[in-house]
Amino acid sequence: AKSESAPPRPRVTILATGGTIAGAGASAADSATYQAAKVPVEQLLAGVPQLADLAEVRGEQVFQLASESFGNEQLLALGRRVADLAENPEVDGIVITHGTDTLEETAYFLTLVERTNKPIVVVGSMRPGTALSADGALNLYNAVAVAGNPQARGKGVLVTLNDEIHSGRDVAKALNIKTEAFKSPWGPLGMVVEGKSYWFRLPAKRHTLDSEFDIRRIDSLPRIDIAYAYGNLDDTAYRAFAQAGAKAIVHAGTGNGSVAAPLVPALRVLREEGLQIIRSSRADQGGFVLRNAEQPDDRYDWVVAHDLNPQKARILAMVALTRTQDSKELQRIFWEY
Ligand SMILES: NC(=O)CC[C@H](N)C(=O)O
Repeated sequence: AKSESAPPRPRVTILATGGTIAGAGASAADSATYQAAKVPVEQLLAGVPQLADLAEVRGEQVFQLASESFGNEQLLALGRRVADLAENPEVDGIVITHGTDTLEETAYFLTLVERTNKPIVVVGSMRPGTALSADGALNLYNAVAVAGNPQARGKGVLVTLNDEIHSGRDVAKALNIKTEAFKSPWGPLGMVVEGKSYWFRLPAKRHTLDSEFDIRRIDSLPRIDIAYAYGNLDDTAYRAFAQAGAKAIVHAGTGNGSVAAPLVPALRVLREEGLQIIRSSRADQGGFVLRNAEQPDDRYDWVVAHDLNPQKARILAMVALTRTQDSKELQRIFWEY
């Protein structure tokens, strides 16, 4: 018998929500044609026995969904479950398996509302587990490695795919089909290779323990819609969203979040009626919208999303509007998170 016992393994809980990482195709050649959200969490974990070398893992099936079907109820339910686990002294880290389509929205939501410095890692895959060169098993292995690593504490919600560690705030699905689908405009935070993490950057924006938001204080999220800008645009979608009860509209604007001249009067009226107007950019991977550039935001009382893409701007605005209706406060929040 060994005289020394092995060091205790970190305890990592895996919350499974569906996606391609839980997908199954008819044949191994089906890398893009398959059904997402099929494989239960126990089977996912059993498929990667090497997880036991990294951590004491346990799995929980939270949903079984393709992530494009996530609604605000799912965000709130998942957020509350993560908070329960974060408060549990027997949990050292949390991994969330997730479809990749809206993974960036969930990761940003959690980074805003989870008041913990325990590692929270969101992970997905681009190919189902049944495919040749499936990427899910290694992505999951890397996610558990990061979630069990004390160095991952206090860095906000993280995302691991393709051997990279990204900030959940920055990362977005920039490509489909390809396994290098996730990009951060300001670069990844690090790499995870063979279960070892290598860090190069830290997030500069407020998150988790340093956030003023708390999932425990959020009962519901307001309706916020995104209107996509293009040539020949009119105000139909904006008015319809307002009619449907939107509290804010994120304008996914061209370039610097520019607004077509014929649309400006309609957006000014909507603002006067109480909706927040948030200018973002449809330029993915580097949209950067500044106040009073392109449009006089001070005069119109509009808000700019700065570097957040439209879908992340929607998440931040939903969370912010649970605390304030003041456009100046909303703008402050957009600078700080
Ligand atoms: N690669 C994926 O995970 C995409 C599958 C599915 N559309 C989802 O987001 O859940």
